[in-house]
Amino acid sequence: MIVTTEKLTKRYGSRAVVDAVDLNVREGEVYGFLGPNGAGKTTTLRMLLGLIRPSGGSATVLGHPPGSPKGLHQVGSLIEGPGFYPYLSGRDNLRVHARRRGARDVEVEAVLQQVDLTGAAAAKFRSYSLGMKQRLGVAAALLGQPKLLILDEPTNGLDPAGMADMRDLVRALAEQGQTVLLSSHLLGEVEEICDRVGVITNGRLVAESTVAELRGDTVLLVRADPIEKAALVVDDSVVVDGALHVQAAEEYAPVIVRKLVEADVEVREVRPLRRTLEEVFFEMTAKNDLGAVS
Ligand SMILES: Nc1ncnc2c1ncn2[C@@H]1O[C@H](COP(=O)(O)OP(=O)(O)OP(=O)(O)O)[C@@H](O)[C@H]1O
Repeated sequence: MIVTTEKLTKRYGSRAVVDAVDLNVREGEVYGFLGPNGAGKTTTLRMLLGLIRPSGGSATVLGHPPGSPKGLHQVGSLIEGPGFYPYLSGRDNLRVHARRRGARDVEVEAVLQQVDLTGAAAAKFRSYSLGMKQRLGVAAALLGQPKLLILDEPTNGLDPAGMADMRDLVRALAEQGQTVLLSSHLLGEVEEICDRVGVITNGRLVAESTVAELRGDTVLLVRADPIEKAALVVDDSVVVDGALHVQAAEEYAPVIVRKLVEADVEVREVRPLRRTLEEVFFEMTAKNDLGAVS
């Protein structure tokens, strides 16, 4: 595990803005930390970086407590503005960061290439588009070859083209074996690039799983007659709203259909119970809000 937290909590006054969060980021994955604005994402990431102190619980980052020098130099982060000089070029800004991190100038050229800014490296930072500024921020985070990249809302405020560039960049980094923990409130934006996601709402982690699991790709919906008999014939199934929900991946659909037909059950429909992440997220957020009211 690259990051683990156990009951990680941050209270401001009597309010827990991060409430007993257990999350796990595995080596080499892109982990999407998802939740609406104000859910507690930034606060959690700041705790992982040692920028603020937890009120309770614990965390380890690369096997070390957050903020310990041993762990910190293996972590690159983009969280709130990275602090670039407007009148320096992208390249010179990175050189300033490289000196601070003890990285060499050749590395500056390497990270510029990684984020596809070599062509614009000589231009002043203030002339960059927001997308380019964000990518320069990622480049700065990549200096020193960190094992873990923590990116807080890297697509925030970007236009569709900028978002697509950022997605491509994260995907490319992942292909090179980089572990990435990124936060977002735009689920549709990150579902394609994340291996696993953690969903936080009102400070609580309400789910942690693969995107496929969260969407229900591993559940088949079967409409059949008589449904009670179908439920007896098919293992790992429950009847929900007059249809059968079966814990099985799409590949098992033919097997299930054969079983049902052999048992004289009429099959009307078999399909994966796939929901968009937006739907899943909406349900979870609604449930959590109800929980908070009662
Ligand atoms: N220093 C602070 N004092 C009091 N409350 C705070 C402080 N910092 C954050 N909060 C509150 O904690 C909650 C969670 O904030 P946080 O920034 O972690 O959310 P977030 O999920 O990152 O959302 P966003 O995307 O809007 O930044 C918010 O309601 C915020 O107002």
